[in-house]
Amino acid sequence: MTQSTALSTTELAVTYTGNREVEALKGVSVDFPENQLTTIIGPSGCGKSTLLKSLNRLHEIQPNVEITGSVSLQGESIYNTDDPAPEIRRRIGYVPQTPTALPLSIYENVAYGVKIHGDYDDKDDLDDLVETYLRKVNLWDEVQDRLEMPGAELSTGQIQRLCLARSLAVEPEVLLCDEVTSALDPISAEQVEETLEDLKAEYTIIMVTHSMDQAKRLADEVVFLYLGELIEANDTRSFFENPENDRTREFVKGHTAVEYTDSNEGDDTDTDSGTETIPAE
Ligand SMILES: Nc1ncnc2c1ncn2[C@@H]1O[C@H](COP(=O)(O)OP(=O)(O)OP(=O)(O)O)[C@@H](O)[C@H]1O
Repeated sequence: MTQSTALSTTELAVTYTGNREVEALKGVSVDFPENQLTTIIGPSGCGKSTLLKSLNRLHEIQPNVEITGSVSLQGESIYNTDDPAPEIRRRIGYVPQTPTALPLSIYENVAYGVKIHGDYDDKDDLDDLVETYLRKVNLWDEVQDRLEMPGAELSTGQIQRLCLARSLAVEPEVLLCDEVTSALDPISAEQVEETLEDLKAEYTIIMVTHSMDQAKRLADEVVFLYLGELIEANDTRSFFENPENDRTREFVKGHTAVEYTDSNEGDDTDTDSGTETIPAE
């Protein structure tokens, strides 16, 4: 069966043009399959975050960045379009590394983007949406009796799940996650991983991680970057068990702590997880 593509890049190149010019991405062409979880991995500084931010035009909020090539969502360019950037970012949500609650109640944190976009009928409808998305991220049982409490008073792991709920509530087609477990304690990281595991059948998720073990546990597909270039993109089993590229083989060999398993049962969750969140627009 051919897997359909949700998001793709063609010859995507990103250069930072500040004091020191850095070619962070050099002509990356890659397809991200629909309703799969793809991890982007590679050594520090190889361009993982740059690639992720290019996928929903986040670079536009910072100066001195040049982008060439294209990024397409469902076959249509997200750069060469009349759609405003906030609408693109609604369709392609972004969950950053450090979990940050908005200075609002738990309820309002989830309702925030929905209210801005006006995608609800009345208060009952909004209540239902808030419950639906808190349930989706496995947080409802923990917060249902204190929805008016400030979101910032939750634990870091709960805030990360709250951030996921806020991103999902505006019904994105793709969710970009930048090391969303790296700032969390092991138990919270495991809970967020479980949530991502539940979500990945329903959403296209693209996740940067530093953890090979997390990639093995969670990913359907792996994209490996090295010095701004795409070295290999493959399904997770092939990537770890039968890499096509020598550089991938070397990289994987350096991270062989956990064998890849189909079920991924019984693996310990990494402690190298962390995270932040940008308000839905
Ligand atoms: N705003 C910026 N201005 C100048 N150079 C930048 C900027 N952001 C990133 N870079 C450079 O671009 C390259 C890629 O950075 P990027 O953050 O995308 O890598 P990464 O793989 O995500 O790194 P890490 O794993 O350490 O988070 C690095 O050389 C980095 O120093």
